[in-house]
Amino acid sequence: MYILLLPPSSYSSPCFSLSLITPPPTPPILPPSHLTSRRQRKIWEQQQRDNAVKRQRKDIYENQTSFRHAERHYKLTRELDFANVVDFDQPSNAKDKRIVSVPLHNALHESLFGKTTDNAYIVEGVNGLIYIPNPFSPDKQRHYVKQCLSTYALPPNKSNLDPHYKIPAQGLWQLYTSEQQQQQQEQQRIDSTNDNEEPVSPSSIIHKLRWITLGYQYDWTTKKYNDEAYPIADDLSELTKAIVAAVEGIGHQDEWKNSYPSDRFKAEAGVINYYQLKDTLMGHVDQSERNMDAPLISLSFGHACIYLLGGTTRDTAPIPIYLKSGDVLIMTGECRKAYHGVPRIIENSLPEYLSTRVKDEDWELYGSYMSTSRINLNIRQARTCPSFFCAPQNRLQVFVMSNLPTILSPTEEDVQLLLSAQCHIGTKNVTTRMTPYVFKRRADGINLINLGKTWEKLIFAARVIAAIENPQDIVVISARPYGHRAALKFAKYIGAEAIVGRFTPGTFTNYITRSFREPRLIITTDPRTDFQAIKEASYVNIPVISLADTDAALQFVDVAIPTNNKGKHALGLIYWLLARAVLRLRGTLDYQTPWEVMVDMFFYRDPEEAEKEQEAAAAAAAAEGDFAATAEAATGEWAVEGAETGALQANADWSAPTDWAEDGAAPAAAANSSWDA
Ligand SMILES: O=C(O)CCC(=O)C(=O)O
Ligand SMILES: [Fe+2]
Repeated sequence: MYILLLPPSSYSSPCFSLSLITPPPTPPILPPSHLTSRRQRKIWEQQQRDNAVKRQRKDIYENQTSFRHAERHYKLTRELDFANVVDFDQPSNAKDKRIVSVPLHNALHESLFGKTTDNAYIVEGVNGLIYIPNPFSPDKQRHYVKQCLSTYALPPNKSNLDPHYKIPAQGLWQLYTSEQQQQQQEQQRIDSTNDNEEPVSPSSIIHKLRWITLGYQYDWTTKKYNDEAYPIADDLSELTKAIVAAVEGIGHQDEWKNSYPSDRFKAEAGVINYYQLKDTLMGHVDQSERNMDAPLISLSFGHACIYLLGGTTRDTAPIPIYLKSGDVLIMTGECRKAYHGVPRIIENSLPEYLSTRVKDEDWELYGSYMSTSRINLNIRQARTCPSFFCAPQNRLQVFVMSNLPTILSPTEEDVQLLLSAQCHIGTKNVTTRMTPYVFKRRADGINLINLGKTWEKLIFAARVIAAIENPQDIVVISARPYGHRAALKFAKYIGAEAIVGRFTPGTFTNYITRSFREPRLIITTDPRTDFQAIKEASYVNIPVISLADTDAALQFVDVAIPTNNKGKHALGLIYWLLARAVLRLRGTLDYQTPWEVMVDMFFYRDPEEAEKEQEAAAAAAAAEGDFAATAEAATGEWAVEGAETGALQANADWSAPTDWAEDGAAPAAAANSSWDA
């Protein structure tokens, strides 16, 4: 049930104090200390003046995107007008946006949050965004602030300081604490990674900490997660899982629904952002997670900020949200793919309970740090989607083999191919040994195969195949007609032998038969139709790899690749993928270049149809009489496709608009270019 919060008829005064916040006048900026010569300083001052003039000239920014426009507005406007900012405590401020209160699926409880919360908010028209107003008690907020600075931030989790300083295992915060408490006689010093530079004191760099990455370490340059993951603290995993469980099923009418099952949620990666008052985070989309269906959980502590949430391109005007200490944002569905950023930290917005005035025994130093800071902690399920059909509505998900190195994981295109070839459509029966590969049973009784497992077994099989030194020792078998062409092509490309059609009994066992062979490995298309071959292989100890549908009996099969093995496309594709995987493992084909052999080559062709096609092609060629032109046209098409990819990359997020740097934004973060570059 929804409770609609309507704007109050009159503007109540308490919120008015919030709606206009004037930052104190900024002191004149002095040239940075490393500019020592008078000439350098003069040049720097001139640049500052030029930039100031540019900022005044609106026309320069006329062509900027709506997101960029809003970013600049919230970053540069001295006296912010909060009238248009969505403040969930003051729903009247949302103006044209309706804020809707929704009950949580499960309440958030004392044990983790220090108090109980049972409702959240959504904004009409902003699909996938769920906001939980600060569900933490002051005590718990202090607890998580401490964790973010001390325990969670410990090496080997990486931080922006790593390229510059050798942070010892006890972590920066511990050293900083010792330094401040002067517990140790010796001064605390942190070595620079540059041997020519002097060691520094912890206090001189503590405010330069901009981010640390948790779990799977995110590489800001490649925009990918590394394969290596560090454990995520148990309390953090538990906390985020509780939040995911709380928002299960939340949505808005028929427009959207967060249906990610919390029992599938796993905190796998995260970022802690440490903002000083002048820091900003430019608009970006978090889209490096393989699993984009799992919600992203974002917690804020300390100073409030303006959080901009836009659409899937920068052209959508973002909504500004006033995000306060303790607030929780959940980004799911469409919202997960939306641009967002933090153009402004609001000065003087630190809650009393996080200030130095709190008399907790060890809070003082934390309180002092928080007097100029905002901390954002966000957690993502970066990699795994334990089941291919995660979402109940059967929407297919990109999945990951957690135990495979990234290079061996399927690309989205591979997954698309598997789906369009219907490799996942099984039969109405399931044998006991095939049950682990079945994801679910459709209403019409058809069992759907978990394509994640298909991939895992396909790669495993490819490894076995690639391990055979002499490919001629491998025999590929298909009694099933739809598999003939696939088996023949597969054998051709990997250098094996194919036996298609009727399998002569005795081929593996009777050395008198003319067809006698002694392969080291056989690959069969269907354990049922190819059973003679499998049985013979078992007599003479030949290992068997077989494609297997949900109704397959796996007796004597050593490696089963679960897939639809009835359809011609499914069969063709699986053999094509298997051949490609073998060639890649052998090193004859690299992982970046697409295989020039088209998958269509592996598809069964009706002999009559093939003949007709050949005739038609011959006729067409004769009519046009210009083979070169066709070839050229084909190349042209590819070129266009290539260009598009290039353009996409050029537009990739995090690419800084030039004027961002001019603004002098993200000062200390410049230490790591990926923050603002
Ligand atoms: O600081 C925030 O609230 C947002 C952080 C963020 O978007 C990110 O780390 O990806
Ligand atoms: Fe983000």
